[in-house]
Order: sequence, then structure tokens, then C-alpha cells
Amino acid sequence: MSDSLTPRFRTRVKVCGLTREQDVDAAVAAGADALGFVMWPGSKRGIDESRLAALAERVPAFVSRVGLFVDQPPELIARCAEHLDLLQFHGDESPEACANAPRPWIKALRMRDGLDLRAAATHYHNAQALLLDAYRPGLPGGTGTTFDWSRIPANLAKPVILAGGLSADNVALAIARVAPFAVDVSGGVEASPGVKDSEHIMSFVEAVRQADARH
Ligand SMILES: O=C(O)c1ccccc1NCC(=O)[C@H](O)[C@H](O)COP(=O)(O)O
Repeated sequence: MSDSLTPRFRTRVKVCGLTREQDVDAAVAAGADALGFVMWPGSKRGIDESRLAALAERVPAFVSRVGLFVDQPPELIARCAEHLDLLQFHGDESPEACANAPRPWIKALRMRDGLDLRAAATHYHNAQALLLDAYRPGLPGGTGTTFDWSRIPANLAKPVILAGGLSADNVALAIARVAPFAVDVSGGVEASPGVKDSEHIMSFVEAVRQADARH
């Protein structure tokens, strides 16, 4: 239990898959630490470069703009990076390919059977964090499903961003079980793919704050 003089850990919040100005504003107003923009055209939440520019310029200082890529060309990544603070690689990018990125980066890992997270943390040792997401064949991200959180070892060498099927209803349990550095939400705060609901965003951030206050 913390007292008022003891700083508490604050679980960071990333809201992902933003496509609309009003959703960017809602996530910032709710207190999100990072906003994710899916640059992969195969996604229902995918946006193009001009949309990225328009959305990114609304984001104030101290809120990170994160661009998501799935095995995409370095030239595209470099152009998008002009509007981004951080890159999130969701495909089979090698550590070498990631290391050539023009911005700091995080590696998304889909929790398929047999994935050795300690080995992955060593493999991607230059990553700023590992984002752990559910595995669903054929879908590189945004599955809307959880995975078995007990597979995440304690004291992983990299900060953990927990993703996959989180919502205001289960994020407190996730924080209690995993104690991640950050949580990432997309489908759990949506009315439909790519269309966020400001009330759901607010409830999600509030649920994270309440969970933090209990620890
Ligand atoms: O959202 C997508 O469609 C997507 C497509 C390709 C790569 C990544 C994608 N999304 C990543 C995310 O939104 C999140 O990092 C994560 O997957 C959580 O999504 P959700 O389970 O819906 O909360």
C-alpha cells in the first residue's frame, strides 16, 4: 500500500488503431501516453501517409505517436517517421532490419505456441520494449483476443507492453497478473473497426488508474 509521499508506478497506456481526428483528441483528453497508427494497408484500421500527417499534427508534446508496420519497405517507413516518435514492427522484421529504423522502435511478438520470450528479448535487444499480442494465424495484429498471460516470465529483460483483447473489463486483472510497463488497446475501445468510442477510451484509462492505485 502506498502513502501520499511514495510515488506509485503508473502503467502507461497506448491507444492503437486511430483513424479519426476526434478519436485522437479523445485519447489525448483521456490521458493516453501513446497513440498508435496502423500503416499497414491490409488492416481495416490502416491509414495512408496523408492521414497520418493530419492526425499526428494534433498530438501534443509528451504524447508519443507510434507507427505500426508489417514487413513494409524502408522508404515508406522513413517517410512516415517524419510524423512519428516511435515505430512498432508487427511482422517478421529481423533485429538487423529494426536496427536500421530511423526512430526508436518496439517489436510486437505474437504469442504463438513455443515462442521463447527470454530468447526473443535477447534477439531484439535494441528494442525499447516488447509488445506481446495474441497469435491468430493470418492476422498480424488487432485480433481482439487475449492470450495466456501466465506465459510471460517475470523479469523479462525488456519492458513489456501487454496487448490483445484488453478492455475496461479485464485490464485491472491483466495489470494485477502481469504488472506490465504499459497496456495497449484497440478493439476494446471501438464502436467498429477504426472507429473509437470516447466513453470506452475514458473507461479504459480510468480502469488502469484504479488498478494502479490498488498496488
Ligand atoms: O489493428 C490492426 O488491424 C493491426 C493490423 C496489423 C498490425 C497490427 C494491428 N494492430 C495492432 C494493435 O492494434 C494492437 O497493438 C494490438 O494488436 C491490440 O489489438 P486489440 O486486441 O484489438 O486490442
